[in-house]
Amino acid sequence: MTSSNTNTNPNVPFTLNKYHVSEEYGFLLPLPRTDLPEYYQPWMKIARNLTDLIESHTLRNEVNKLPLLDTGYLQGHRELRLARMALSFITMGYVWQEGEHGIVKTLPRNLAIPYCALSRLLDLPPILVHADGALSNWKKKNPRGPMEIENLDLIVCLPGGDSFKGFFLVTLLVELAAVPGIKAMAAVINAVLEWDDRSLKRALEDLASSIQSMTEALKQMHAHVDPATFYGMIRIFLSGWRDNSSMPEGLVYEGVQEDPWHYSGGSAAQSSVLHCFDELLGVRHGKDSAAFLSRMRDYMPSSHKQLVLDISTGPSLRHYVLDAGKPELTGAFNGCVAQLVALRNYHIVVVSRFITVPTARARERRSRAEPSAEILTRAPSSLEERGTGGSGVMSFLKSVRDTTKAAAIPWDGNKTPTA
Ligand code: HEM
Repeated sequence: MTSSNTNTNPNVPFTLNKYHVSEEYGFLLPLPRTDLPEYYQPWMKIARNLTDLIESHTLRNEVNKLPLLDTGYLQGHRELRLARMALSFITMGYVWQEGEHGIVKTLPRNLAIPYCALSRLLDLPPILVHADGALSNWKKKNPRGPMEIENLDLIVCLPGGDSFKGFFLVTLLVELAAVPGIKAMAAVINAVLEWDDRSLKRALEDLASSIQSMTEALKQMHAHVDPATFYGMIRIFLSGWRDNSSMPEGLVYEGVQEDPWHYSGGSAAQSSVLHCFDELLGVRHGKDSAAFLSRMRDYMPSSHKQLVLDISTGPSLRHYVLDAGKPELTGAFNGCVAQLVALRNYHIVVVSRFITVPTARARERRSRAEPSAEILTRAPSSLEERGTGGSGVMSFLKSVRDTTKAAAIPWDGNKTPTA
């Protein structure tokens, strides 16, 4: 393929703007609002005090006393996102206030009605999603300071103290590390559309380097999150009412619908980043994993989900690289695949430390019937084998890692690569 200077393709340039993806913040909501107008203070007052209200077992009482507020006075996307995020967090606290044995079956109308109205407006399901907890729940301590963990804070928290903050802020840093990769992805698509091999190689190298930075950012989880606190305290508040044996009947949203609804809990599997990179590189996951990941797309903001879909139906990078038969393009393509495998391998290490090892410890303690107040044994047993998104954890993650490996283009160094 040769470089073309005259662009006659109507799809060029491919841009991220129409998908509400920012050049600076990627999928993060840029500079989220941190407060709502006076009328909505009853929501914000509860949202700001969730940890105390849950620990004193008074959150449900406070929510039951809430006035039924009209969502019609909220203005603009950022205000809607903050209002929805506050109600998402309040909902998780309300459902899980008493742990897995004291759950409620109904979300009261004064919470359920505005929450479902906002969720419909934003085209998101009425449960806490990655786009609430990680993408729109952040502020800078010093507005002129850097996007570094020391200068970042959450707007709304649940129990778990510094570990809760650490969990969402490190997740945010992983999203931020993906920003150059998201831009490189657009450059890759444009280079393929324009048959510009030199730009394509450079963009693929940028993408690989961004995925590597995501792995580096993920490593910070160990410094900022305590595994026992994550396992025994935080995880339950992120879990949902689908594929969860603690809530087999789902949740009734009073005043919205009489039958219960079933929704998966919050998970970074709902982040659009790896969905985009997988589609770009032509990673094809096995049937069950693909079905789970495809369901997770319904928990993304609709414009981000649209981006994933448009990449999946766009020109095939993989075929382009195969047809070109150039070692430098195949090498750059395989470099991206290798970094994606490394990221998924490291994620498995993290999951092992934060879920598998604490699960084994908690089981051991329970089997010895130790009268221990240790945080681990407070963990919900229904989540032992499952992620908060509801997946069977390790087999899923390993299958996804292995199908990523299989996306590399075989290359013996002499002849044309084989499909
Ligand atoms: C303590 C930290 C973490 C734990 C314990 C954890 C756990 C899990 C679990 C259990 C799953 C399976 C899906 C589910 O049921 O939820 C999952 C999937 C996933 N997680 Fe994490 N996760 C952590 C941090 C992160 C971070 C920071 C990211 C990146 C933003 C991330 C990205 C993903 C992705 C993309 C998937 C879908 C599988 C894949 O595409 O490889 N995770 N995670």
